[in-house]
Amino acid sequence: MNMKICLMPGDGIGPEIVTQAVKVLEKVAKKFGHTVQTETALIGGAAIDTVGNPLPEATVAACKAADAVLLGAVGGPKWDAIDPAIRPEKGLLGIRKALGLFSNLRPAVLFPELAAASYLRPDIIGQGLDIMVVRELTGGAYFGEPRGETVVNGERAAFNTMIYSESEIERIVRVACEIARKRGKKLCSVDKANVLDVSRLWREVAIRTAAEYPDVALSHMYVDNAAMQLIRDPSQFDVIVTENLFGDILSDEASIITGSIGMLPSASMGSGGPALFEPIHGSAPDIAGQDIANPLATILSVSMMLRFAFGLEKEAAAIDAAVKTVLAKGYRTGDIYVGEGEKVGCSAMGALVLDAI
Ligand SMILES: NC(=O)c1ccc[n+]([C@@H]2O[C@H](COP(=O)([O-])OP(=O)(O)OC[C@H]3O[C@@H](n4cnc5c(N)ncnc54)[C@H](O)[C@@H]3O)[C@@H](O)[C@H]2O)c1
Ligand SMILES: CC(C)[C@H](C(=O)O)[C@@H](O)C(=O)O
Ligand SMILES: [Mg+2]
Repeated sequence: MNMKICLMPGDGIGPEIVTQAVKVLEKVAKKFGHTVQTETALIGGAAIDTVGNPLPEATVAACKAADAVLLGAVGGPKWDAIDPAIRPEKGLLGIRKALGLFSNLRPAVLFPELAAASYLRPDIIGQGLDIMVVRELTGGAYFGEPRGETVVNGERAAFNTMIYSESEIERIVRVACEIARKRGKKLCSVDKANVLDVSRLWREVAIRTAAEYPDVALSHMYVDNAAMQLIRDPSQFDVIVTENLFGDILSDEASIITGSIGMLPSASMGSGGPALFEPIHGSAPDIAGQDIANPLATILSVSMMLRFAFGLEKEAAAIDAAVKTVLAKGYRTGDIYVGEGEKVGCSAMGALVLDAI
């Protein structure tokens, strides 16, 4: 198979981690007799600096022409004071919208080898952790209109609109039900239906949609309780489905149970068309340019790409196994190093995974 991949390294640690992930992709492809064709496109701060726009038309075109997209991360303090209309993050939100990527899968899996790096007590993570967070990605407060600034009683006020239509809720709940069906058959829909109208509709549509999946046990949880339960007893969760902003927050929270946000990959998909794969973390400006970032979330995003965009299960499993091997040998980037094994940098970690394939 020939795989046409659009690479968007972006900002901060983005180029460092994408470089490692691409090497891994190329090695796996070669080993299994595939070819990879890559094209690199500008996004985020890097695009602002070059062409004055976080999402150039050429980038959208390159993504649409590819079979799949691999993104590093966008943003950083350099662009924090910029006109909000052209912030780096607008580039990421824009490409998600342009490709119709409403479904964001964020698996939070604790590698048993990393149990000591988890921030939870051993008795709590005893059974390990394997949660799939299904985050709605193109709706809610991120995109809702109206939004903006106004003046209320003589002072500045700002507002956003958290809005979901029935069809938007239904399609993401359907994705989550299909995933739950292939896993532990438990789906927890997270909302704030005790306060928000949008959450009450979310819950109603979730119940109606999940009724078509009698083999999937649907439960509901308020988001504040969910944030607490994730830490108190994460093993109660199988698949979580939630709206855009809640999913953003809960997935960062879930990541730390696995040791580090540097471990969590993600897949963003729509209905056909190229999907986008990226770590859930950001551009980590505090460690950028030092070759110390953890590239594993991006490498595992390549594994998700092979599995979900190309149906290449063996190839994806080869990456997962290589990561496991490297962790079992005790190699750790700084974020998952807890005093045992050998601390390595970003490119060294990439090379170790490469060797294990
Ligand atoms: N998908 C994305 O592109 C994305 C996601 C989140 C944040 N951002 C942007 O990134 C910038 C920084 O945001 P932030 O600091 O809130 O979040 P962040 O995820 O970039 O960093 C949070 C903390 O986690 C650490 N970290 C993150 N990834 C790591 C890795 N691979 N290895 C080791 N440590 C890692 C960082 O060093 C930092 O201490 C902002 O501009 C933000 O908007 C982008
Ligand atoms: C950078 C930002 C727009 C983005 C989001 O909020 O979706 C990030 O936090 C993420 O999790 O991918
Ligand atoms: Mg986030």
